[in-house]
Amino acid sequence: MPRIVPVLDLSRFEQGASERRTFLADLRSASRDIGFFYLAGHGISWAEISEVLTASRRFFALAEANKLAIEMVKSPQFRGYTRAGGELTKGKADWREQLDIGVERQPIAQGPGIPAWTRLQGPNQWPAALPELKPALLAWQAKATAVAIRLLKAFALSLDQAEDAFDPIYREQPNHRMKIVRYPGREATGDDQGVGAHKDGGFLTLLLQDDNKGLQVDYDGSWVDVDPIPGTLVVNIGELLELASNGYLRATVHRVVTPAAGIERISVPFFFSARLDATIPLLSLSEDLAAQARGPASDPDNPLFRDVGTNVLKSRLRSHPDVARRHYVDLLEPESRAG
Ligand SMILES: O=C(O)CCC(=O)C(=O)O
Ligand SMILES: [Fe+2]
Repeated sequence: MPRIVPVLDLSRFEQGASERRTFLADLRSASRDIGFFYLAGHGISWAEISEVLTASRRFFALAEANKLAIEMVKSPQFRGYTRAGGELTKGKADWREQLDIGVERQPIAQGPGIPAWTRLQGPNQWPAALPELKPALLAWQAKATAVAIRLLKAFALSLDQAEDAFDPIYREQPNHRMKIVRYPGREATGDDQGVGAHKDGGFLTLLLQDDNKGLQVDYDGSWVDVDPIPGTLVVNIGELLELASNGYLRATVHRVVTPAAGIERISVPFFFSARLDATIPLLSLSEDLAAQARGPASDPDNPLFRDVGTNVLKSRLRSHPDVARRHYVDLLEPESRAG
């Protein structure tokens, strides 16, 4: 049986006109069909991949007190450590522990008339007990950013847009976010939800997984395994790119199933997003492409705003109610304030 989630080789994008043309056609059909693919030829070495996985494993092996010292609830920017069961997807606990890292910037001074999403900008929390984690993750951020920008150029071309069509929404101040994640084995968890079914909110997600399976993508109503292929990254489309392409490109629903007893799975998702002050443009597609665009999927429970900052803040408040109650009580409906 053919593999449903295809492997694309990014180096073909830089290998002359005819390779580039076929690469772009493959990219367009993969992203439109299933919205997920494996990326090879990205230029990130084995050594760089194993450095970030090793640093992540060391972090999770720290004593609990060292991890709780940088718990996310201490950060108005939603940065830091979340223990297993502490994050919600559609109101239900995810069985994974994780460290969230964003772009390192100064907080924005607050005052009347300043939009609430400006509170998302600020520093990360790093573990004092593992000083090598910060350089390893910041190096990964830089590499993943470069790959994401190459890919976004390819996406723009594949939609018959100028190569730099997406530049204005990330230039100088891209707002990516990343996590290191550990999914404990079945014996240690409440149930099978490693992370519940969801779409990613940004433009593109570049996911590094270790060699343990668990990731699945929804394809026409059935779950398809996205088992690890060593050396590749898994790429999926986020809601902002779906929105910009008026639904031509597809942000696919995916989830992670808890590993079997005795197995722990490590993953490193990198969410390439837009500047928080950006408004998502609606690309003007050729007549051909426009005729095939479905319009962005709209979920009445989860309306999407073209305003990036508003979108990001909305999704962070939902996923981390403890942070919301500690730092954003002024924005919450009265019934969500207690608890
Ligand atoms: O850990 C994974 O494989 C996927 C994680 C994921 O989908 C997410 O964090 O958005
Ligand atoms: Fe995801």
